[in-house]
Amino acid sequence: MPGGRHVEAVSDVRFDLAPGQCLALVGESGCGKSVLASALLGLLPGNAETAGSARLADGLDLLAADERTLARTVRGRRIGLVPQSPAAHLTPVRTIRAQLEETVRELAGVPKAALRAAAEAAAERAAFPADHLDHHPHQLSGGLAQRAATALALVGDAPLLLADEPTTGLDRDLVHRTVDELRAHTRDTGRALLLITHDLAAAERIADTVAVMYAGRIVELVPAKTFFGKPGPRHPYARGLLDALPERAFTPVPGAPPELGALPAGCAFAARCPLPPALAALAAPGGPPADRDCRTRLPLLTEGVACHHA
Ligand SMILES: Nc1ncnc2c1ncn2[C@@H]1O[C@H](COP(=O)(O)OP(=O)(O)OP(=O)(O)O)[C@@H](O)[C@H]1O
Ligand code: NI
Repeated sequence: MPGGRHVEAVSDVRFDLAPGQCLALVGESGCGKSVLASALLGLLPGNAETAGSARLADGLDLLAADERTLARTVRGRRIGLVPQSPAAHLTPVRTIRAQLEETVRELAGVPKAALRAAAEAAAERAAFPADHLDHHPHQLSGGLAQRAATALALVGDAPLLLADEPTTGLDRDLVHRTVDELRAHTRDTGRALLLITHDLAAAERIADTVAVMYAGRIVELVPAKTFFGKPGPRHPYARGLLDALPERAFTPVPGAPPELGALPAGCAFAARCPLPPALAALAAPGGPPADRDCRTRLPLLTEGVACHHA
């Protein structure tokens, strides 16, 4: 960062994603979801550092791969990306049809005579209306640009699809249609889907596993059935996210996440957590405060949850 400042945007993340499975990565704005996706695709800014490994099934370590490998064999081919800001990823001076035809030709090797039909089929898969194919990106609404980006991401039939907020700007029906399409694209064909989303309803619809991120760390990694059903998640932040849903308590998690450059010593969620006050009341007289660990020790993900008191 400018001024030599160093920020750990994502730390200690570890998960597996099997063929046919969907992992939903959820968490508030700024918690590191997109940075994680960018790291997997080698799309972080040049001054960013990564450590560790991220292996595809064929053994390729994405964090160790060089730019040439990533550009020629990974992006679009082994990993499809639905980017968070589709407008920024579409080429402004070319129509959606031209971009789809080019991508179909490059990634699917479709011959010239079949390009038009293949591009139209690709658009249809993402519910992109055929009568808008000859538009330029700036002529599209946010929702249509989103669908164009999704159509482009599906073309390469990559074994892993990374979808970063693929339903932003879509109305409820289209959210369902889009996530169902992404799901069908993966489950029915043995592909894997990493879905980054704020939309817990979308996650509930299609995820097998939910990873909850807070301040750059996964604080809970749990089967979706457990997360959305009984007994529900164990991390107080994960429970807070669910309670914020309109169909549940509709109570937002109070406060805001800490600055990544100024994380507290212990649990990053402690300042917003409903547990410490409750624990304080239970502390033995004269003994250490019951929330001492929360304030001094970083909770690591153990058996699916990173909380000293879950
Ligand atoms: N290029 C960058 N330089 C410095 N900091 C960055 C950069 N990109 C992201 N960050 C920081 O990394 C953190 C994580 O950002 P990220 O975009 O991954 O969040 P997110 O979870 O995807 O949020 P949203 O839901 O809003 O998309 C943020 O606090 C952001 O300030
Ligand atoms: Ni993001």
